[in-house]
Amino acid sequence: MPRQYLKKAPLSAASDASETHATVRTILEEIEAGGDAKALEYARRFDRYEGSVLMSEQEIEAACAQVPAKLRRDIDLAHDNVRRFAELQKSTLTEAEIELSPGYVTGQKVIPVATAGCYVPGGRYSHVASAIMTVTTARVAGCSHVTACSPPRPGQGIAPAIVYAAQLCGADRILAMGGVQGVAAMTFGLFGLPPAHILAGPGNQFVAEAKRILFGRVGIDMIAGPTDSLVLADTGADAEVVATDLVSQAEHGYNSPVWLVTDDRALAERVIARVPELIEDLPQPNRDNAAAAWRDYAEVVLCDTREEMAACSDEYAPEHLTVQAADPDWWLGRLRCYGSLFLGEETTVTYGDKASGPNHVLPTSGAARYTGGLSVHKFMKVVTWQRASREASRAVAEASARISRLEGMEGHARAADIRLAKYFPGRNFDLSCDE
Ligand SMILES: NC(=O)C1=CN([C@@H]2O[C@H](COP(=O)(O)OP(=O)(O)OC[C@H]3O[C@@H](n4cnc5c(N)ncnc54)[C@H](O)[C@@H]3O)[C@@H](O)[C@H]2O)C=CC1
Ligand SMILES: O=C(O)[C@@H](O)CS(=O)(=O)O
Ligand SMILES: [Zn+2]
Repeated sequence: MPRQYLKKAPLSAASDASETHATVRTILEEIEAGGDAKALEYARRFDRYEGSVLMSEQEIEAACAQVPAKLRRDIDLAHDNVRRFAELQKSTLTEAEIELSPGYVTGQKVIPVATAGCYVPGGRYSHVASAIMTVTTARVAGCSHVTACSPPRPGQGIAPAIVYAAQLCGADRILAMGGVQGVAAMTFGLFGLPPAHILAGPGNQFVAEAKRILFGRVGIDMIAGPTDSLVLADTGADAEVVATDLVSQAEHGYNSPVWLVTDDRALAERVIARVPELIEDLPQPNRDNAAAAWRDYAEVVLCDTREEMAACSDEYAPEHLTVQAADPDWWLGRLRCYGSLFLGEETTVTYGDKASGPNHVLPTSGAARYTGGLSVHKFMKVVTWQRASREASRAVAEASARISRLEGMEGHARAADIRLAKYFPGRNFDLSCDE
């Protein structure tokens, strides 16, 4: 039986891409030309915010004081888990050297990116966990300056819990500015900030597009736009848990796809019936977000075998991938494209999103085909070096001179020739590329 769509989505991540691109490009160009004043104008227009943008120490302290002690403890726990996971990842990236031939030594060195700009989304929800994920990771990597930037609420500024998380995790500066103007401020070094050498963090389609356009003049972690999630479920899965998990991620926004891939028609039908009821039970604006996401972006696919389910999942290349099926080790070995994998009913995307440790800033819209999520490695440059004795350089010089001539690059060849002549006076070398 071929793959069957029990629910097919009318829209996909690409649906409004060209309109978003044009809007974002114009805003970036205007802010680059107009500087701080233009960025402030956009903050007024999009976020109806007139307050100060670069938070002072007193403003940060006052915001932190508003965060209840219980919530601080939860943020502390999440920070501790994310930090320790980031430290583990850092330990896997080591400096190394190898003597490729006697006297010719080559190596790799790891250097943190100097300045990081961390975007913390805050339009619809207060993404406290995103502040933890980005700022902590940049700090563990060893960046020397970290800016956290997040949208202010009219008349209030950044949500206090985001400010608490950003300062706990080690942000040097906190900028109350959202969307494209926030990304532009960190990249162009507005408001006295050092220009970011890398931008990290998730955001809506405007934020993701700004990072994509700016990539090149500044590094980016990845395209981490509207959240998407896929659940792989077999006959043994609990339909109520599957439906709840799908709704949990559809609430992100009207354009957050959720997908179910299963080999059990009855399970799929129970989930399709239950999801709208669970959505109806959500508070606003979550209900409208999830209802639109389910209507326009969600898909339910029926497959014959678990191999076909895995192949289907790899084609979606979801940001979050949950397996509620027998034999988790088989899935761990087989699956190839995902941002983060949640094996078994006992874990769930919510844990990874908020507190369990592995980073929640993850590739969306199929980017998991070519990259994983945010890690210390995104904030670190793996650079190489080499050093040689005169004797050791001889074989490489001869080969390089001949390869250069073969390529027609006489200038390159002569940089090798001059060394051979200097280090081995009176010796003859055949440095032509002819037979
Ligand atoms: N991929 C990942 O790892 C994660 C992704 N997310 C995603 O982050 C996003 C958060 O989105 P939001 O709540 O909107 O917060 P946001 O902070 O990303 O965006 C809010 C900003 O969007 C700008 N904006 C709004 N309407 C605009 C318009 N018409 N033109 C230009 N700019 C406009 C405003 O300046 C505002 O400050 C969601 O899509 C969510 O799924 C959240 C967490 C993790
Ligand atoms: O896309 C994501 O990673 C989000 O789901 C994370 S959070 O729910 O916004 O914390
Ligand atoms: Zn989430």
